[in-house]
Amino acid sequence: MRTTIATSKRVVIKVGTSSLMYANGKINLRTIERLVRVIADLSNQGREVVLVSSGAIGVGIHKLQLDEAPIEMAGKQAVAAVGQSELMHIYSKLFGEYGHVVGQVLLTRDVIDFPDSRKNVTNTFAKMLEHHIIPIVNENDTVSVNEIEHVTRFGDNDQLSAIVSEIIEADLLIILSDIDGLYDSDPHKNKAAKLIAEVQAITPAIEKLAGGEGSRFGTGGMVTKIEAAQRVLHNKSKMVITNGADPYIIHAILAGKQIGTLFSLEEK
Ligand SMILES: Nc1ncnc2c1ncn2[C@@H]1O[C@H](COP(=O)(O)OP(=O)(O)O)[C@@H](O)[C@H]1O
Ligand SMILES: N[C@@H](CCC(=O)OP(=O)(O)O)C(=O)O
Repeated sequence: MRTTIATSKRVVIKVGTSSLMYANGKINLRTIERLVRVIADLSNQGREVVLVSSGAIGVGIHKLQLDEAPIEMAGKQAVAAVGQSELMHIYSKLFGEYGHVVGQVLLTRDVIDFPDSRKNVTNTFAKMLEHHIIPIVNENDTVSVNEIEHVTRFGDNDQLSAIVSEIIEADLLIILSDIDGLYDSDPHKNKAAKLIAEVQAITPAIEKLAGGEGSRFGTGGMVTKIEAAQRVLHNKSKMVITNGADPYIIHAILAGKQIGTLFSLEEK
């Protein structure tokens, strides 16, 4: 039983493209609907929830009936612009069915590099949460250009979700992936891989487990999730990586059940 997890008041939930889209490129409405229902209920319980959602490019590819993402950066950004508004339309409609209002927050790396930007973002989140508005966050793909990657780009939404957790001082970050958690090797390459229940420090050995990139739609694999965990642990907060196939798993996690991989400085 993970008792401290159950008391988490402020929770960031990150959902990856692989959870939002089927492998055939179509939108996974079943997962999105269940995710929205869970978050609406957590909010009704009195928790403060921020959703970091990828999927702009995936949904944009679907909307524009493309076979895959364009290779050139501007093409990707145009697809993301189409997909982002479509994604927000879906979220707004579904959250609206449960009487919840959402707001779109698109961020660039400025939020951590420039104190004024950080202050503005902090204030915006605070006000939204105060008014029970559910912030839905993604990277601002229009502004975050590849050529100046090192200046503006987060690189991935795993890292972005850890930064959002830092900014709002979240008690818990839940990363929903296409896999049950961190394994001792990539389960797609090694059938005997074993799930690691708890990690208390990001050692070189843990970094080594993460392997290369992930699924067709995902971008960072476990590497970016481990980087996110590093930031979360540095901030003395907690993070769980779990499978997003059925978002109802979030209720079980917040009930303190031992699910996925927990990153926490505390022993048990
Ligand atoms: N040690 C590991 N444990 C678990 N998954 C791993 C590991 N190493 C590599 N991976 C890969 O990372 C993938 C998850 O990352 P990714 O595809 O980017 O998903 P998401 O869209 O959720 O961000 C898994 O499907 C798996 O193939
Ligand atoms: N801003 C991009 C996010 C890309 C990204 O990090 O994707 P993922 O690895 O699925 O979380 C999009 O919305 O498509």
